[in-house]
Amino acid sequence: MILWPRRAMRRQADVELALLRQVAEGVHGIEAVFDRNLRLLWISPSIERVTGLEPRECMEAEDALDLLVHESDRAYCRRMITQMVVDGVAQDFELRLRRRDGEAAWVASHWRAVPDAAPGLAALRLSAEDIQSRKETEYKLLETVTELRRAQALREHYLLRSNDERQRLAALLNLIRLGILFMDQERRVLYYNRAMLEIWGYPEDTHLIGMRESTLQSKAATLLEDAQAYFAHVAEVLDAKQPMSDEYEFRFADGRVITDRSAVVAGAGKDQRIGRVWIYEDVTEARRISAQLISMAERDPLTNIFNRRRFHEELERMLADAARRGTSVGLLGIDLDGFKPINDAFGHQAGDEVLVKLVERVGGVVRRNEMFFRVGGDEFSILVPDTKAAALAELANRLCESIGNLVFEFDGRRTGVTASIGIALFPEHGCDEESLMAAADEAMYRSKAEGRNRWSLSARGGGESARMPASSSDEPVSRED
Ligand SMILES: Nc1nc2c(ncn2[C@@H]2O[C@H](COP(=O)(O)OP(=O)(O)OP(=O)(O)O)[C@@H](O)[C@H]2O)c(=O)[nH]1
Repeated sequence: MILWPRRAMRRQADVELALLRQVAEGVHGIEAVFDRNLRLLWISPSIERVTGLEPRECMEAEDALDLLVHESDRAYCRRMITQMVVDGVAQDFELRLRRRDGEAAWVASHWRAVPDAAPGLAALRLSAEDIQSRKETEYKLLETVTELRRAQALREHYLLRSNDERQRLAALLNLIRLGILFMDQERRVLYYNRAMLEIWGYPEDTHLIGMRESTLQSKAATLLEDAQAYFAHVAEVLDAKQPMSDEYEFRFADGRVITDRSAVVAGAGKDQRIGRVWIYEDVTEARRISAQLISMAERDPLTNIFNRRRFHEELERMLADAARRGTSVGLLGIDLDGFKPINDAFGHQAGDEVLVKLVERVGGVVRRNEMFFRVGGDEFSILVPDTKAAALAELANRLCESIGNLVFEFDGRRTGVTASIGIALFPEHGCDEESLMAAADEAMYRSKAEGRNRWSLSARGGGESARMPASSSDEPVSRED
């Protein structure tokens, strides 16, 4: 009577134990029990699914933790378990188990103390679930985030660099003397440099960004010498749609001379245009210097009339023109009589004065289409297009008269000069530069030989000469009226 219930109870307990074992061995997650020395007492078969290790070899291992936990997390895992043994507080943490192939398998581990009937800690229980796929997703996410961060950092780096580049470019563009203006496709101001403001006469703090071309033009209208012509030029450039415009010169009302050029700004895409750039250059000084150089090259510095060099150019041009049109060219070669004695008697400066005054006087005698040159010390020439011998003789008469009538006073003594003139006509007396000049020279020497203060027509066409009346060529230095 007494034994039966005990046997029955034992059978009942065996059944329950078998059931519990079945449940424990069938759990999906990993279950394990360690004694307080971390010796593995039992581990569920699910360990094989996660790590490839059989429960038996785990339990036979001298140090199950060494076998089961991946070396990266081993020290950490031991630290956490020791902490739990010390304070009895459960620990939940993620760790990597070591698979048979050496790879890591992530699990979420939960460590609990299992109290024994006796006081104190009897065993440690580990429950762990496989979180490998979650970890992989997390890794991928992390990788994506890292990639994004790297891309962001790169973008910021390039942005910084492009800002630096822009600053450098702006500094450079502000230093150069060319005015630069960028317009966008909608014809609004996109960028301009300091020189552009200076050239267009805007104050330094003027704000033009975003301004329409029409507003810009209305601002400029009063500054330009011929605003309508300039705007017509701009319209022509824009209409022509040429990639690059030719240089255009225009003037401001204050006398400055400016040139502009314009080019289409191409975008990154094929055939894409993102606007237009205008370049302005103040060429006032350059134009002044080149005019000065031209003047120096072709004018006589004492009298400021054209020199021998320009004489040859004009003679060549007039002869070519006359030959083409079948017209004539008259050449007057003028040599002063008695000029040297003035130099000798009153000095070189007095001679200079005579030359300057004489040029002034002759300048009033020649007509607009007649060109007057100083071709030597006291030698001059006049070129007359489309003329006749009679007209040239009449001009020579006027010249002899006006030169002969000039009176100078140096050191209280009156003096003057006369002129000997030789006349030659193209094509009668010479059909090219050389022969025409030789003909005029020959006629001029004849005037000298025949008594000076006269003109002679080239003998190559028959010859003719005339002496001027009432002249003092016999007494060149001192003239007492
Ligand atoms: N003051 C001055 N004298 C000059 C200049 N160029 C040349 N001469 C002088 O002009 C003179 C020209 O000489 P000539 O043609 O023999 O002088 P001329 O007395 O007119 O002689 P004829 O032609 O024979 O009448 C020389 O004494 C030169 O030194 C100049 O720019 N200024």
